[in-house]
Amino acid sequence: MAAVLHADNVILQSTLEIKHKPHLVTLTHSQLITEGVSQVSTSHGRNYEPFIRESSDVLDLTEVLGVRLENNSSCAAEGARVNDPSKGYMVMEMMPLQMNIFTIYYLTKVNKHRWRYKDISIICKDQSTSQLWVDSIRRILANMDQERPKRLLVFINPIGGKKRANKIYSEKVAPVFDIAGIYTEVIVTKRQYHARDVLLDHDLSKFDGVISVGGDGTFSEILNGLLDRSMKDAGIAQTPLSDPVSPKLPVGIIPAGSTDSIVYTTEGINDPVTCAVNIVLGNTLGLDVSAVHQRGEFLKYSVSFLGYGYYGDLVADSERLRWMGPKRYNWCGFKKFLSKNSYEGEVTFIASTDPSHHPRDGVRCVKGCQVCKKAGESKSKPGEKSTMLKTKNENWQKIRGRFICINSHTMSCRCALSPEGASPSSHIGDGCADLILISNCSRVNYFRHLYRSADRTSDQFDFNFIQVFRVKEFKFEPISEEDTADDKTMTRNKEGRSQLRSPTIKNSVWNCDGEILDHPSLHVKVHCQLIKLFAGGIEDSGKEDVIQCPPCCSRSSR
Ligand SMILES: Nc1ncnc2c1ncn2[C@@H]1O[C@H](COP(=O)(O)OP(=O)(O)OP(=O)(O)O)[C@@H](O)[C@H]1O
Repeated sequence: MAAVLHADNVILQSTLEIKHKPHLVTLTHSQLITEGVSQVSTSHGRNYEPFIRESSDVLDLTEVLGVRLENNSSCAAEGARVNDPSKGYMVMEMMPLQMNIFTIYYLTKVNKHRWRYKDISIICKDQSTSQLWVDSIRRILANMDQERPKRLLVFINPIGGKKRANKIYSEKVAPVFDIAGIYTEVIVTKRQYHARDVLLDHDLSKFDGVISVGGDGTFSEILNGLLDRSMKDAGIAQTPLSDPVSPKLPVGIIPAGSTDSIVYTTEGINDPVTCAVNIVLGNTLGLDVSAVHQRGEFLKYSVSFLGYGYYGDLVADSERLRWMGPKRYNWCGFKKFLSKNSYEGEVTFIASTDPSHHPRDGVRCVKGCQVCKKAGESKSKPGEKSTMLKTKNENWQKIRGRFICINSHTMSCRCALSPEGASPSSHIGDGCADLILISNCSRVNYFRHLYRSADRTSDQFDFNFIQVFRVKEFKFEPISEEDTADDKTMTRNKEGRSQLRSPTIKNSVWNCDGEILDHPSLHVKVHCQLIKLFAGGIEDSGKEDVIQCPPCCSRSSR
């Protein structure tokens, strides 16, 4: 092994074999450099000195997933097969293994959003050399600026989406965690709220993150469990006046659901390997969370979407057709489009304090988003005055009407059917939600709006029956007394959560991240970057056209 004395940052340098050729391999704190060298015959026999350097490759260690010392048994066959030309036939003979191999797994991007990994095997002259290389690389990976998780608690929902979560985890994700040397405790859920119940009492101190293998509903359950746990640990009751406590552990998602909207929105693709890679690298994003209350009582946290009217009716209908799999959403969406119900109500809200951004400004939330960065920096620190005190003096705006739907997007909610998202300019960490009010209109007009949601180039909100607002907090009250008076009929299931309930002619239900909330009155408050999500963010898709904001938007006049 040759020690290089001239370069201070060189940790290790050896002449090793890669693809049957000698290479000078150098390890620094940030890179692995391999240079092809030629063998030279000297008076002392064959030697690698002086080097005649050939091509060189540089591997950034931030792109290394892991390194593994290969099992000696995998080399045994090569070590035992000896070709003896003098005998004219092959002799098999047990030889002491001279070679030792270690493999480096590194990342490669196959397209804009999708990560894959490749490997390179390196042969050392003895075991102690290969062990030294593996230990040195592992030590650097463990001390990277961006901390990588070492122990993960994994929940698998076996019934979500196409019921392939177990297979997806074992075939695509577990090998990635294995390469990275991550310890995992895997729990396959047996029922709804199983994951939440585990999170409320489990010893979480030994983990660096919690992973959800399932769809948006499973993630939402885990998120609620973690937030309930952090409130419990802090001894704080969940009321509209209390600020939730951020969980210590980041959460990751491996997509195995029907919609996988949160993954599409934070990764740009619903690819399990890409998600696993971002978990291993410890890439995180701050995610806004909406706290949902009904009449002063805390209900749950929402991270992506709340919808009343069309989307409430749709999810209520689709729950009964779960056997259809993901197709149930298309079928129920079509049915609800034909029935085109509309509901009367009053929406009050506090608009965002940042006048430079609004739901139709065309600014997309991509990797390194400046809007989210600014919001994260100005987020109130623990111990500062509750933001609720501030909002008391803030301006509540009111809109009454008959609506086909009222949607609140804490993130853009991308999915396969809507590649730019249901609210394309919504941000994942700006402390606001985009409130979309769609007034009663003709079926043709509503179809035009829905059709544009699937089109990347057009503005789905550019209609005179749609109003959009960026809000920090909002409330909804139905005008009909039909549901508001019947508090006694408001049932809870045995887990203390809302019970499935159908929409009525006068009032709809809320769709909260794909689950039904049973009462139309609602109070929603957005909490800026309350949780950390393992995700890489969406690569910038280039310059987007800025769409002019119409007069309906509160931000337009500023
Ligand atoms: N073992 C289980 N049996 C029944 N329900 C479960 C089980 N494990 C989790 N759940 C619940 O199943 C619900 C749906 O799961 P999930 O969201 O993963 O799938 P999906 O609805 O098909 O996908 P998406 O939400 O992306 O559309 C969640 O609310 C979750 O709490």
